[in-house]
Amino acid sequence: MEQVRIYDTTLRDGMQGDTINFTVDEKIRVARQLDDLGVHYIEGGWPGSNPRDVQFFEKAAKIDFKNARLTAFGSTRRAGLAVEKDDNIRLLLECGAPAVALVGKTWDLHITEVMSNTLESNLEMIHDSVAYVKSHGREVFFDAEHFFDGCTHNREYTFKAILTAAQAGADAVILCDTNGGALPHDVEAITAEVCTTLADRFPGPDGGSTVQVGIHTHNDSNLAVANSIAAIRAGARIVQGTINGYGERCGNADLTSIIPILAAKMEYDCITPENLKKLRKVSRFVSETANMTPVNSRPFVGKSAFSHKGGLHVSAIMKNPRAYEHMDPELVGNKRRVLISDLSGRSNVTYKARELGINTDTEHFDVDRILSEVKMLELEGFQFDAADGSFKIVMEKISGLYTPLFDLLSFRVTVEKEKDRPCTAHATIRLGVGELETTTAAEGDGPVSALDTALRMAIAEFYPDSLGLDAMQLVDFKVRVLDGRDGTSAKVRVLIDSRDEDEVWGTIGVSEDIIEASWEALADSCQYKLSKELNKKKKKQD
Ligand SMILES: CC(=O)SCCNC(=O)CCNC(=O)[C@H](O)C(C)(C)COP(=O)(O)OP(=O)(O)OC[C@H]1O[C@@H](n2cnc3c(N)ncnc32)[C@H](O)[C@@H]1OP(=O)(O)O
Ligand SMILES: CC(=O)C(=O)O
Repeated sequence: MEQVRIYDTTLRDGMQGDTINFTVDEKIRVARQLDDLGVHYIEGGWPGSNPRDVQFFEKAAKIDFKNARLTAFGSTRRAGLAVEKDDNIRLLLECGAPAVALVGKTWDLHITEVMSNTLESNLEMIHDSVAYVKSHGREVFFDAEHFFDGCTHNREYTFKAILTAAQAGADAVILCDTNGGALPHDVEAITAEVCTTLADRFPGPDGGSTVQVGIHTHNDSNLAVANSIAAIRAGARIVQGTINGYGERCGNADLTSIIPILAAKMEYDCITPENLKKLRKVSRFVSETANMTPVNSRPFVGKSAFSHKGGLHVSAIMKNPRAYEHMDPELVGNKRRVLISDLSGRSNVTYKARELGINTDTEHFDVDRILSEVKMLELEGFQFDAADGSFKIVMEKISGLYTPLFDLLSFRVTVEKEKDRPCTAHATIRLGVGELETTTAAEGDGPVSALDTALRMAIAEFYPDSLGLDAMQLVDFKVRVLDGRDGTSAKVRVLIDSRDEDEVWGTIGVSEDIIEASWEALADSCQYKLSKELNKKKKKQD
C-alpha cells in the first residue's frame, strides 16, 4: 500500500478564511484533535505574522504529538536582505517546529509586477531561504505559490523555481493552485511532468525522486478536491488541505473528503480505518470551535450525507444499503438517516418506527394509516423530516400506544412593553393529569420562554422527580411563515429542537397563531421526553 501524507493547514490557511478565527487555546485543541485523527503534519501558523502564532508554537512545543509533525509557515527571505537578517526566517527557526514550509514565488507576474523584483533575484531568495532553514536541521517544504498559473505563462521559469528549491535541499515541493482556477486534467498532466523531472534530476528509489511532490489547492472553481486527487494520481504523495475546506475566498481542499477518498476508495495508506471513524467528530469539533454552522450537505461527514427521503430509496436501502449509498457511513463515523415526509412510502415509516422503538409487528401498527396521516399533515404545513419527536407521537396515536402524560386545560400569555423598558412576558397554564389539575405562572425572556417555564413547573407538580425534565434543553427554535400571501394571519410552522444527555429530537407545531404553534411543539417535546423516561423506568422495574 503506497503512502500519501496528510498535511493539515486548518490553523494557517484555514484561518485566512472569512470569519474563521481561533484563539491560541482553540488552536491547541484543534491540533490535538488533528493529531488524534492521525494527520502527518499540522501547519500551526506563521510565527513571523503575529504574536498569537508565536504563542501557539510555544505551547505546542510542549505537547507530545503522537502522529503529527508540527510545521511552521513563512515566506522566503525578503528581497535585498541577507537570510540571517530576515526576522520572518529567524522566527520560523526560533519557534522550534521540526518542519518548515517556505512559500516562494514561481509566477513571473508576481515577481516582476507585484514584488518589483527580477526573476534571478527571486531564485536566489528561494535558494538562500531553503538552504538556510535546511542547514538548521528542519524538514523543509517549498510551497510553490501560483505554480499552475505560472506554468501557463512561463513554464520554464516555474520549473526553474522548484528545481532551485530542490537543489537547495527542500524535502518536498508543494505545487499550489493559489488562485483556485486550475482544472483537473491540467493539474494531472503538470504534476506528472514535475514528478518525472524531479526523478530525472534527483533520482530516488524505485524510479522516483528523493524530493517529494505535494499538492495544495483552493476551491474557487469548486475543484479543489478533484484537483488534489488528480495530482495524487499523477504522483504527488503529500496533500495539503483543511478540515471542512475552511480557507480564504471559497476555501481550501476539504480534507474531510480527500481523506476518505484516499483511504477508503483509492486504498492509499494515509489514515488508519480506526482513525477514519473519527472524521465526522473532528469535522464537528472544528466547526464548533470556529463557530461555524456545520454544513448538512458536506460530503462524507454532513448530517445529510447519508440521509434518505424518497420512498423508493428507503425501500431499496432496507434490502441493501449499497443501492443508494456510495459507501458505508460508519467508515467515517457518520450514520444513515431516514426522513419522514410526503415523499415517504411504507418503508420510510417502518424503518423510522423501528428506529424510534415502536413495535411494527403488531396488528395495531397500521403503516398505511400512518402514511396517509403524514401526507395530510404535510399538506397542512407540517414537516416531519425535522420533527422525529412529533412523528413518534403521531404513530403512537394511530397505533393506540399513546398515553397523554398531561392535558392542557388553558393557557394565557401576555407581553408587556413600556416605553424605554425591555419587553416582559408572563404565562399562566392550567394543566390536568387525570382528575388532578394545577395552575402555574412564570415569567420569561419572551412568550415561548415563559410558556416553557410555566409548563415545566406544572409538570413538576405531577411528576415530582420531574422525570429528567431538568436535563432537557431547548436548543433551537425556528419559525417559518407558510403562506406569505395571508400576511399576519398566515399559518406559521414552529420547529423546536430539544436535547438531553442522550439525544436531540425535533417537534413541530402549525397554527395561524405563533404562540399556539409554539405550544404544540413544546408540548410534544415534553411528552416525548416524559414518555421516554417513563419507559426507561418501567424497563428497569421489569
Ligand atoms: C498564498 C498564501 O496563502 S501566502 C500566505 C498569505 N498569508 C498572509 O499574508 C498572512 C500573514 N501575513 C502577515 O502577517 C503580513 O503580511 C506579513 C507580516 C507577512 C508581512 O507584513 P508587511 O511586512 O507589513 O508586508 P505586507 O503584508 O504589506 O506586504 C508583503 C511584503 O512581502 C513581500 N513578499 C510577498 N511574498 C513574498 C515571498 N514569497 N518572499 C519574500 N517576500 C515576499 C512583498 O513583496 C511585500 O514586500 P514590500 O513590503 O517590500 O512591498
Ligand atoms: C501556500 C498557499 O497557501 C497557496 O499558495 O495557496
